[in-house]
Amino acid sequence: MKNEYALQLNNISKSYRDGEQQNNILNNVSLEVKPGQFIAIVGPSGSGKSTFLSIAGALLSPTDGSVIVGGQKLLKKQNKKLVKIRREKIGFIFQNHHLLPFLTAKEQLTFVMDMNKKNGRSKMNADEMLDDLGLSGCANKYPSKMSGGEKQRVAIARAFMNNPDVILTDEPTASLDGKRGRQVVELIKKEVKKHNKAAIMVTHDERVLDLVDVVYRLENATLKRVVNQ
Ligand SMILES: Nc1ncnc2c1ncn2[C@@H]1O[C@H](COP(=O)(O)OP(=O)(O)OP(=O)(O)O)[C@@H](O)[C@H]1O
Repeated sequence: MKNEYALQLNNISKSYRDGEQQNNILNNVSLEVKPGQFIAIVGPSGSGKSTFLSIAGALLSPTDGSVIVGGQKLLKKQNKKLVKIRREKIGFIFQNHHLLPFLTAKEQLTFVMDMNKKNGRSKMNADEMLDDLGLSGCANKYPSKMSGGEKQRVAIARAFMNNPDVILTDEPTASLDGKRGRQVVELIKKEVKKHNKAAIMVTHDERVLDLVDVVYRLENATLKRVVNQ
């Protein structure tokens, strides 16, 4: 039977050692995200949101628990495999766009595709992606000539280029004003729905929570669904 979830985090615990002390940042946290579902995680500073997202994105291993991305279980200490899964199955959108300064908007997208050329997965079309995000006029521009909102939109396009199973985004609105921040989340939502991707957004920005399907709050090392957002 095909897995109905694009992303499953099962009973995840994470602790960091601080001298003699063991700090439990996540305690038995589980989350399942279906294709086309857009989820937000909120919570106080230092509650473990970025840690949780890093575990979901195969950037960090949990102390306990399992992660399944696009039907594939992430196994500890298989670094090469984790890099491959990260590249093929996960699209990241960071707080600061992380664009390469010496590539144009279009090249940022085709570069990602070229790196993954041989993996046999279908790819998005760079021109269509730029058009969809209102960036046709930026195709040949370098990041230094783009506005903050435009750069963030290129970062969104780039995250979808490889046709990943999961989109992960950490504070995508942090460097933008309210209006541009909202536009960016609206665009993430539009692409998530159009391409049927599972997406998790970590945010402090309460003003964009009406755009997601479900809001979770991470506090005291546990994750709880927020009702009546
Ligand atoms: N590599 C590490 N070693 C030790 N402690 C760490 C490490 N990374 C994070 N922490 C601690 O884990 C806790 C959770 O950090 P995390 O960055 O996940 O929180 P957050 O909810 O994303 O915070 P913020 O909203 O401020 O970005 C913090 O107390 C942090 O100091």
